[in-house]
Amino acid sequence: MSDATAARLDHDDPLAKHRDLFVGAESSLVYFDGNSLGRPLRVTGERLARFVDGEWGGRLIRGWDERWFDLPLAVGDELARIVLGAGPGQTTVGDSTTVLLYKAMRAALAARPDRSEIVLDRDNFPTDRYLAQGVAEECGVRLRWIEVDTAGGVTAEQLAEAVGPDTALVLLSHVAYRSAWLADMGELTRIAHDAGALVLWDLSHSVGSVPIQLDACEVDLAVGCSYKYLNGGPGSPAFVYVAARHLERFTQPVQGWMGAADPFLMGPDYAPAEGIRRFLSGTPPIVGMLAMQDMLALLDEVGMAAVREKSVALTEYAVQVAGEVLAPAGVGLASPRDPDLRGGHVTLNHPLMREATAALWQRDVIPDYRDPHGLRLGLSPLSTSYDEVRRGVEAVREVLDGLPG
Ligand SMILES: Cc1ncc(COP(=O)(O)O)c(C=O)c1O
Ligand SMILES: Nc1c(O)cccc1C(=O)C[C@H](N)C(=O)O
Repeated sequence: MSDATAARLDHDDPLAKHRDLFVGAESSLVYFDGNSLGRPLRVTGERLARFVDGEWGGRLIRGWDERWFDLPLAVGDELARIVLGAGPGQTTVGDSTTVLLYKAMRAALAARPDRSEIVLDRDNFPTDRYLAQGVAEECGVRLRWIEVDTAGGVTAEQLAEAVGPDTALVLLSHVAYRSAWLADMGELTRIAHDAGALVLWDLSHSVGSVPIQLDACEVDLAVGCSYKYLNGGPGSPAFVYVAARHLERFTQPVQGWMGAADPFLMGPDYAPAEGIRRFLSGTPPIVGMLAMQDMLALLDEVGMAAVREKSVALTEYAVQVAGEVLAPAGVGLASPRDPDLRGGHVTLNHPLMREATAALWQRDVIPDYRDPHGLRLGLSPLSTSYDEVRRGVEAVREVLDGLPG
């Protein structure tokens, strides 16, 4: 595949104009890690400065009454409308993904007291698995593990076989962090529901890259991070979605004052707030919510269908160039070949990928490495170019050729 192909693809790309909106996208550095930490938008610097001078510096403590108290829910509603396919009043922002996953798992188990099992897969992200292990111990329930291929993900058949009358909760990732396997959210949710279980989806690797329909899929609970394809910055807060039909009954275990019915009453006993606010615990991280608002505005303008179209085109191109340039050097594809089964990244396997990743970082080509032998190319639909993909894949070949091996 020649440079001319990448140049033509970039030239014909209707979304190419948005690359200039991101800090550093014009540099020669090849960035394949937007699925760990997305680039900042230029306007975010201005927004942060405006916030310090105006809202924080100017309004001081009055900011809470005027805007900040409701901001987690307001940003949650924007997230819901723009990227989650969900109606208002079901999503809030705050905490880390890990903490919200914990709260959501505990909420689900408390809602199914007559059941004693959590179903999850061996290849789910570590924090999800570790939390499930801790929650299982805490609540006296069992874990039922689904074995999956590290290059694949959970299928409908596997889930149907795993769930049963004891299943309280099914915990799944929408896009697998390693393989990029894109789970069939509607089908898997239906299978869990047919067994009487609740479903909790980890959306960290899909939100902002893959269209999501939480309401239409009748999802019960979902959690995701905002620093990958939502470009919220390092440590930006996560979000949680709880379907409206559950909100009256579901409770979570971190009973802080900000999720209480009347925080400023400061009464003797905890009573949960109405609606999704009850999933808050302590003071929400207002500064951390600023950057993601810029990305949400951009995603709203572009539309998730167009974002997905570009994402598929980028991953298809990466698979194609890798097939031409890297397959002859013994590199295999460790992501689904069918783009309908693949999220926004592509994983490539070779026994020397750990060493290759270190050498690539030295050359300003930034993918990441995940065991076993996987080089992940995270392709952010609005900030990655086809030329970047081509240059990056060619650099992988040069580095592999130079390694003793
Ligand atoms: C699927 C998934 N869940 C959770 C996390 C992380 O959780 P936290 O934001 O709490 O570090 C990540 C990435 O770090 C992830 O890929
Ligand atoms: N959250 C991260 C962090 O704080 C440091 C380094 C990487 C991350 C990540 O997001 C890793 C990512 N979730 C993954 O899929 O591997």
